[in-house]
Amino acid sequence: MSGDRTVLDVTGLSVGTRHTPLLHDVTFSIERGERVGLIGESGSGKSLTALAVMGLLSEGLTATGDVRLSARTPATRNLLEVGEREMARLRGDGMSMVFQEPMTALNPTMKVGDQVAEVMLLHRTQPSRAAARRRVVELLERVDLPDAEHLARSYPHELSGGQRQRVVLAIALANDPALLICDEPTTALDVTVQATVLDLVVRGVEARDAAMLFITHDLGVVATVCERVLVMYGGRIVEAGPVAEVFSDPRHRYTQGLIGASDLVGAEGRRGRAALPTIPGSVPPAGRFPDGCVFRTRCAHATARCETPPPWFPRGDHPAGETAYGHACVHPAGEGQRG
Ligand SMILES: Nc1ncnc2c1ncn2[C@@H]1O[C@H](COP(=O)(O)OP(=O)(O)OP(=O)(O)O)[C@@H](O)[C@H]1O
Repeated sequence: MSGDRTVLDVTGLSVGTRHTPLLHDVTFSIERGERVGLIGESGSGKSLTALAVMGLLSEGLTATGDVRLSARTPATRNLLEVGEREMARLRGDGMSMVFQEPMTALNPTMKVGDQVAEVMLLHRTQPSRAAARRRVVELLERVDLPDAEHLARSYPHELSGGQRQRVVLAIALANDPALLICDEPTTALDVTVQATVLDLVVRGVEARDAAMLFITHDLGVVATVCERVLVMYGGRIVEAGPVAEVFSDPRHRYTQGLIGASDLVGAEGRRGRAALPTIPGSVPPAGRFPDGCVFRTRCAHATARCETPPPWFPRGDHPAGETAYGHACVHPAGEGQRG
């Protein structure tokens, strides 16, 4: 593994059918507590990368290379060579995944509480069925589901899309995975609940100091949620780096096009080739933020925390309307910028 804090180490991952190569020499790693975005146009290979890591590639696809997960398995083992039984143990325990469409991840004939309990009993992270049931309610409450005890006895079709995705998230986080992979987890949701679910995802991984790989088409979401971004094109990672750097100064022509075509708005209010996105409010140039600021959520939508001590951001909750992304914070009035 490349470092002590490394959770996922992918080296030279290639995937293809017998006749067609689809992923080429994909290499990246993610550390504990780190949130990495994976962006690229449709068909660029984002989902295949995630599925290869999870050992969920469909039949007919083969993977070569080296994939190591430091957590709960000897880091010396290449997951591409591990048998299905061990991969099944690792899934939901060492690593888990949240897909775009919650209904496909849930069993329609089983009460949601039983589905959350099952993943814990399967992985023996709770000693008994009664203990698992108690933990279910706690987990559902943590993803802000109202009346969790009652809701645990509901079937998936009785819940809204946003509620279902929260249940899926509760399942994904039930065994405190070291790695959470999210593949467009909010795309199928109503815009009004997207930000809330996004915030729950971030809080869930933060609370566990887990590593996260976040696949999305939405560059604004990457800027909000991730510190680092990988850009895929034609089955290759063509650019990688800190979000603020890649978005403000994209090197690869494909990244430049992607950002140019996005809704990101730069420091000077220009569309595309953004310094940093605005959601809403003005954005100071990259780098004009206090060192060590770990403000990561939009407080317009959710309670946000900035662990940077004063001078200008008070510890604790920010007033509604302030916007932040990545390591950047800005007040809508443009106040608080520090050179
Ligand atoms: N089972 C498969 N057999 C053959 N080709 C496949 C298979 N699964 C994916 N592909 C191809 O691999 C390429 C990458 O697909 P992938 O699903 O990873 O793209 P993506 O970047 O996740 O796209 P999207 O954003 O639309 O989900 C595409 O050209 C796709 O058609």
